[in-house]
Amino acid sequence: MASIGTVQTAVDSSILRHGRNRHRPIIPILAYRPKKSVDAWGLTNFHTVGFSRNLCEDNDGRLSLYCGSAGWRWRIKFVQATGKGSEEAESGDEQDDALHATIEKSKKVLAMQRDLLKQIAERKKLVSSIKSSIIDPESDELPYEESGGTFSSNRMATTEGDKINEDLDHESLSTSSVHSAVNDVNENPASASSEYSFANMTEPGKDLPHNEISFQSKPERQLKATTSDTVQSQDVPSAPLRSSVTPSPESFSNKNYYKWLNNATETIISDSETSTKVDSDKLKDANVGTTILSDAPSSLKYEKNKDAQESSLEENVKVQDPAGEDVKPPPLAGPNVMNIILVAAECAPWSKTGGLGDVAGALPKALARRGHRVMVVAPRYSNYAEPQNSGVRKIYKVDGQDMEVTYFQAYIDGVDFVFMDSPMFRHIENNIYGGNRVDILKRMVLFCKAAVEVPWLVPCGGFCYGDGNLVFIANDWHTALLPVYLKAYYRDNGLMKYTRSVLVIHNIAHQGRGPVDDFSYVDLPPHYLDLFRLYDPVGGEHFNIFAAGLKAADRVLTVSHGYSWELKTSEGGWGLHGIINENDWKFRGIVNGIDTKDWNPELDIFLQSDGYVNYSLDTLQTGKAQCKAALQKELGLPVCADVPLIGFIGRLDHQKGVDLIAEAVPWMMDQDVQLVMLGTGRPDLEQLLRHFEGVYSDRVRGWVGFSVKTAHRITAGVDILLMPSRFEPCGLNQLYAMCYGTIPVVHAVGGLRDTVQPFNPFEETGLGWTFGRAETNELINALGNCLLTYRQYKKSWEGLQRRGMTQDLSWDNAAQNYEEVLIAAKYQW
Ligand SMILES: Nc1ncnc2c1ncn2[C@@H]1O[C@H](COP(=O)(O)OP(=O)(O)O[C@H]2O[C@H](CO)[C@@H](O)[C@H](O)[C@H]2O)[C@@H](O)[C@H]1O
Repeated sequence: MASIGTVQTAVDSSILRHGRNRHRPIIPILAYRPKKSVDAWGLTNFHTVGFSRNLCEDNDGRLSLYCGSAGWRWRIKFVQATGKGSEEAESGDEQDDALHATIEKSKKVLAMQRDLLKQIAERKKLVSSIKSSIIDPESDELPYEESGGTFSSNRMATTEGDKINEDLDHESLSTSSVHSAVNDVNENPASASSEYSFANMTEPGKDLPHNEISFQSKPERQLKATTSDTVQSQDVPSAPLRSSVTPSPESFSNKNYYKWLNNATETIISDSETSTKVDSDKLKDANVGTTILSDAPSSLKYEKNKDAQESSLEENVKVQDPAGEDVKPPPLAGPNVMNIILVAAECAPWSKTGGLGDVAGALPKALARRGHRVMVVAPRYSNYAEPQNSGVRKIYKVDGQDMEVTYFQAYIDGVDFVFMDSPMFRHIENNIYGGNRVDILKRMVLFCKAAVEVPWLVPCGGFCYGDGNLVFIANDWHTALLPVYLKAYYRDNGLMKYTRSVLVIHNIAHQGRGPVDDFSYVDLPPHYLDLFRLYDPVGGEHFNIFAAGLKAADRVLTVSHGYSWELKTSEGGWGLHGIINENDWKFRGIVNGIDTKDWNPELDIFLQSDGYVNYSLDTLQTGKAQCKAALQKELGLPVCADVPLIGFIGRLDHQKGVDLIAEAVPWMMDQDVQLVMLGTGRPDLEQLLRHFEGVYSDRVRGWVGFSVKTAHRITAGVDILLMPSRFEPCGLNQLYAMCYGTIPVVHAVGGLRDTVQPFNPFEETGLGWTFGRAETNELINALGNCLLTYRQYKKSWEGLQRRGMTQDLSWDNAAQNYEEVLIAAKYQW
């Protein structure tokens, strides 16, 4: 006879195997389980459906438990077993008195629930009929509270001090969905009371619990010999981390690109077709159960979680969500549900210097919405409000020194955010890529070494991810060591055999270059040197982290189709085009999406004060005009509705083509326009911004600094956004602009070419203006046409705005494409 424990284990491991462990519907099942003949019931079916938590009898008379919460839906179905074992059980004396009693009881409960469901259905009908007769556009609740942040003066500050990412202080984060169950134990009082404030910096060691617990996970114990080799530090000559090869993307001709695009589309389609052909043996193998760490603290957490979740489950059984039936089931189920860990050096809103932070903050949520179990791992540069100390600590060797890592975590919008705390990451929140080459390299070594072990060490929702169906998504050179460590430390040793890694190229210009001697810092077996060693005519023979990551990763992605094409050219590959071409079979471009909650004129929290207003397609004309006036006022510019207001937001460097705008400024000033530029970066370009503001004080504003709030307000308030980037892997600002009815004028390169279809005045199609070469006269020409349309063809202008605003630019499309790649990687041997 099976024991209660056996049944629990069966249920639990099924849940775990699919990576869904947050809701363990164990107690309610047992409540309906017959006391005596447990064998008469067997778990035969287990898959996701779109229902709320509920226990009921199916049409076929079988007993099912429906359970779940936002994004996670389960049905656990019990049928009477018909096998040999059950026959034996049925023939015994104890045969089923209790079983019948239980079934009777269950039937009564089910009948009650059926009644309840009927009532709910009727009420729903009533509600929807009322709704259809009364449409109140203002009734939508906003998910955020007003930030309350305001500028201290009408003029924009331009001092160095503005470089502090001050707006993050004001950002109100959605904390309602933060799950705190895992923090019941080992919680650090210091971190629990921490504010989301840079003033409240943690001193080294302050967050560490007094009782040192150092977990030794299974793989770690087995690998000790591999990973603990001490490497001597060596003096190395300094070399630039960036390649100095400058591409001339003018040669990325549209004709060649579109020809390539046609072929590539065909390849992608056939690729995804083959990836869905699943070898069932491999599938079985890959589905090995997720390992649960049995270390005391994790199990303790599990017990506590279990209680919490069981009681909430009971509550939920009592209070059914009538809307539950309408919730779409997650599109995936079974073997294709992945455990996904995205690893990035920055993650918005906690840390952000550019687009990578935006992607790391938003893509995981979209993947989670598709039904995957998703984690983000990022460094903890400062005291963040939501993530709490998990109590898990571990020491890693970096350049022969012991470096301790502590993990903080939060569960937000369906994603486990895990932040790695270490003295190496502290006090650099305003300059996260700062320090000399070796400092940065050592930080990334620690980050990647530790990140590979997170699935074994950090229990999220009570359980570690383990390595079943696991795929890492590494981003840019900072985390390109991760695929290499996964291979060298684990897969070469027969461990984490089914774990895959995908490396995403957001910007090939930064590669983690150095002298070949840098190899000593990465702590790898000598034969791995070849992965890193690269020769190019500019840098000569050197050590290149991106090169090694590209070779070691199971799949390589980049952030647009256009950029994926450019990366294969000698102009666009920045010395890595050879490797990318050799690995073309595993390489693909997927255009970024945007976070449609954060970047949405209807919901934008930065448009709720200081004269700004939220607006939609319906209120575009009035709402956007109001935002423009508020921006002009805030900047101290004349408030004129008819004067075109032009904007630029971005890093001030060669890539973004700020110098082209600078060259065009005298021409612009003759056109009766206003210009606002927000950016930080190269000191000479920062100085240029200040200079223009000084010279054209009634028409130009140059904000030197990083301000998320100002970026949102500029996006809403300006009429035109300039992006004359020399190269642009994807570009997010033009996407944000289009959502806000702001018209982009862009150099047709990389992702800009993919996302901004040029305006065609004859057919009234297109989304903005593009120009073919990164040259000032081309920019002027495109901007001239744009201004003409703004002034003389109001209808066409409105058409452009409307087309931009009605696009689906959400991450959901991109997430689906990522999923294809992750699944293809999973079945790749
Ligand atoms: N001074 C400032 N103050 C406030 N916010 C500022 C700011 N400067 C920039 N930002 C914000 O940073 C982000 C920049 O996004 P981009 O896509 O242009 O970035 P970036 O070149 O960093 O990223 C790289 O990665 C991304 C993501 O894949 C690619 O889209 C891109 O082409 C590639 O170069 C935007 O959200 C923008 O608003």
